Amino acid sequence: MRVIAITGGIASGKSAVTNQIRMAGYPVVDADLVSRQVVEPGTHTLEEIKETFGEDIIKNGVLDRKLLGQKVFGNQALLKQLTKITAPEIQSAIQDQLSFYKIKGKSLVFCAIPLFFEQHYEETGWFDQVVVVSSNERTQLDRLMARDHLDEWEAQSRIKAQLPLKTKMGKADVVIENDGTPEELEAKVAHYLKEVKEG
Ligand SMILES: CC(C)(COP(=O)(O)OP(=O)(O)OC[C@H]1O[C@@H](n2cnc3c(N)ncnc32)[C@H](O)[C@@H]1O)[C@@H](O)C(=O)NCCC(=O)NCCS
Ligand SMILES: Nc1ncnc2c1ncn2[C@@H]1O[C@H](COP(=O)(O)OP(=O)(O)OP(=O)(O)O)[C@@H](O)[C@H]1O
Repeated sequence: MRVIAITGGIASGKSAVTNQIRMAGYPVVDADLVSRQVVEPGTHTLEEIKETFGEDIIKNGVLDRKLLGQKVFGNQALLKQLTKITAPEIQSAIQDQLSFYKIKGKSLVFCAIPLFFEQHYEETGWFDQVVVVSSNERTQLDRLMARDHLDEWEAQSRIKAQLPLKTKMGKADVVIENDGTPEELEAKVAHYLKEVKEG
């Protein structure tokens, strides 16, 4: 089974790319989705977050993601504490999903992991290729502010919580630039998928 990682900066367009890949019929493991599942009510991860960040972080038994985001983005030490709790759970759930697809006999699986390089997934040996979805800094900032209703400072603090996109691009096997229209992105992804299918 070939496994291809899709990563990039926050709001660089990974979801746009993985939605199209899913529509083309390929399985996609999604680390952002997994990161929500590992903190569902009743999990020990949620308990650990409560112990670390206080009772207020849970509203009606559910993690207040907006509040936690406001606390950790812009505060390196708190972000590190959160990641220490969540990252091992996320990694192990991703491994389980990849094993599931392998048992099912899938020949090609994609895996969207925003923090691929930050969490050193390249060292796992699970991936045959790493694709980085990129956009220029201004576009990334504008799209992030618009999508998540953030002011410029909040958006910058989220961007700065990750490795610079340029560094990620330097480590990629394939870069898909997403500075143009959605239609242009769609055409690039279709072209990329054709190559992957043939190769
Ligand atoms: C802080 C939280 C609660 C904010 O939730 P929210 O719903 O607002 O954002 P969401 O989870 O959709 O993430 C949006 C984007 O933020 C970026 N991001 C998320 N976590 C982190 C992190 N620890 N460090 C840097 N960037 C991050 C990613 O690019 C991600 O795609 C949430 O992001 C979280 O629990 N993060 C820790 C888990 C994690 O490491 N997730 C990344 C999976 S690789
Ligand atoms: N080519 C494009 N033209 C215009 N808007 C776009 C384009 N690509 C993505 N967007 C928009 O930019 C925002 C960010 O895109 P998307 O959600 O795909 O990024 P992401 O990399 O998955 O983000 P995250 O890291 O937060 O999960 C979304 O609102 C999306 O609709």
